[in-house]
Amino acid sequence: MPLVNELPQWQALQQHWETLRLQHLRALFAADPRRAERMSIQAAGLYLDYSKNLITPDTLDLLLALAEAVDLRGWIERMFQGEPINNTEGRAVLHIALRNRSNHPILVEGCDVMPKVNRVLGQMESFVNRVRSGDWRGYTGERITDVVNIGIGGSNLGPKMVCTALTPYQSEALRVHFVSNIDAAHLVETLRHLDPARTLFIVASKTFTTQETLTNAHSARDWLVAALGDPKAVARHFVAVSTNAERVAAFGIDTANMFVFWDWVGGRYSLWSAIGLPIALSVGFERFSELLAGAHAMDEHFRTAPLAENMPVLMGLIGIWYINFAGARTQTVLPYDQSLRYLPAYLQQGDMESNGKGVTRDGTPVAYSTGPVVWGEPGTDGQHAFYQLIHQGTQLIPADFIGAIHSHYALGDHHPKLMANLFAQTEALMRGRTYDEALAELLASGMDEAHARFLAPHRTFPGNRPTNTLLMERLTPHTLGALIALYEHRIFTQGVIWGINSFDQWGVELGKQLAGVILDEIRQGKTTADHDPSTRLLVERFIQQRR
Ligand SMILES: O=P(O)(O)OC[C@H]1O[C@](O)(CO)[C@@H](O)[C@@H]1O
Repeated sequence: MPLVNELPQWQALQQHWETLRLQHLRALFAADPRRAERMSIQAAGLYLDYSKNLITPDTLDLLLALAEAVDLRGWIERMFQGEPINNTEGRAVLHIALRNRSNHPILVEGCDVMPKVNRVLGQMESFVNRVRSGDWRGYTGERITDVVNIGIGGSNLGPKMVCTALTPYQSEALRVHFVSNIDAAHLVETLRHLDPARTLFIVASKTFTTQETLTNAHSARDWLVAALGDPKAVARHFVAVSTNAERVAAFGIDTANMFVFWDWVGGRYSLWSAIGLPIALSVGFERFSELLAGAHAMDEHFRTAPLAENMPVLMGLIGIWYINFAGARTQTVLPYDQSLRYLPAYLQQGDMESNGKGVTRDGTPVAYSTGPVVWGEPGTDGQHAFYQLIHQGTQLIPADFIGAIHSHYALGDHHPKLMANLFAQTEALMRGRTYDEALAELLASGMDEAHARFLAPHRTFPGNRPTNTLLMERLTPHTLGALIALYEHRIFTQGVIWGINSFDQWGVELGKQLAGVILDEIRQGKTTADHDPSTRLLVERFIQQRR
């Protein structure tokens, strides 16, 4: 297989950039008064305006030709058909099956996965109803009031992000907490305010081997048993979510209290599985089903819409344009919604663990950039922190702005002000302000000419800074599901273009292995392994200073 940058479609895009880089978005808008209408699309309750991107219809044609050349359509089909497209682990990639609300059969090695998906959903529903109704009680007969999810990476970020995003739908009678970091501070600070008799722990780990999660789970169990005075209490206060029944049993959790998922669900794509249990506990199973339905609607759009009218495909290709042709190194995500404050962190894992790869599916080193650094903060906080660099800095930073027409919080005119800021930022980033405009403004304010000429360059904005704007009617479980699925499929689209496997994560292994070696050394009180001098000195310093 040739590398994608050897294809003529890639080279055509390189040439196209050489002409487009000289254009300004102001001119593109002036040349086509209908540009905003033409370059916007609706799907699954989301509206995307992608007209403020440094693209023309020719750019899109060339990007779509590249997508055809790498058989994007075929790869989408292979994913939906349950083929083992995670080729380094020999696994299908079927988070789409977890939210397949139309319930059509999806086969993995000839076997329909839908019956087992539905069985676990049924198990989740009845457990959720029991806990929320007070039928499931703690060991001493108390009602459960607090749920602590112990998990990390995909077993934390997705449920935490969604629970926070759906705060307006949360039950007040059941608070959900998340503990991920192995730093004792995380667990201790969380448990400090909780009553063991009323606390339910969910130990969430796909592999059930993750050091952080198991360490936190053991400490949580000790806390519970010490408080309630009987190891039998564990059965009423601990449930597990995992693919690994043996290890769950070895930990001491009755497998009757276990919710399974499968190796064809990637950790960072798992919030739709039983990993979503804290979500369902927090907002109820019906709302959790609406989240799945929203994602399913986006899946159907992704699978069936022509590439040129396909929201995840367009967002993915426009991202490729910036990363591979315009030299962008990062992608920022800016939700104008406080409840979406964990979305950037969630997408960091989603995107960077998926597409932070340096070799193609067959192991050939790539000769082009792959996944960008993903980052962001909710608006308007970000405006008062890092937007300066986006507006006037020397880097090209494509930005996604996300907002809702209606807020859940009808407080004065907060929401119109919030959204006015969103729209204004995208306008400012696109238009900028020329030197002449800056100068004229300063002179009009009465400033003397010398000072105005001194200040004008500082008050000039180059503009031409690209943005997507994503709007939804309201942030509901349905629109949130669609939004997350949109980003999942955008990541997949980009991975296909780069020819990489977006569904493994070997890059996290080496550090884990070395940590195991160093932990043994710390326990023994001396270094024995063949470390580099810096690491050896650091570890020895740590050992000595703790004596
Ligand atoms: O759910 P697990 O198996 O505990 O893994 C947690 C996380 O660790 C990783 O493997 C990375 O270290 C992620 O891919 C995963 O989401």
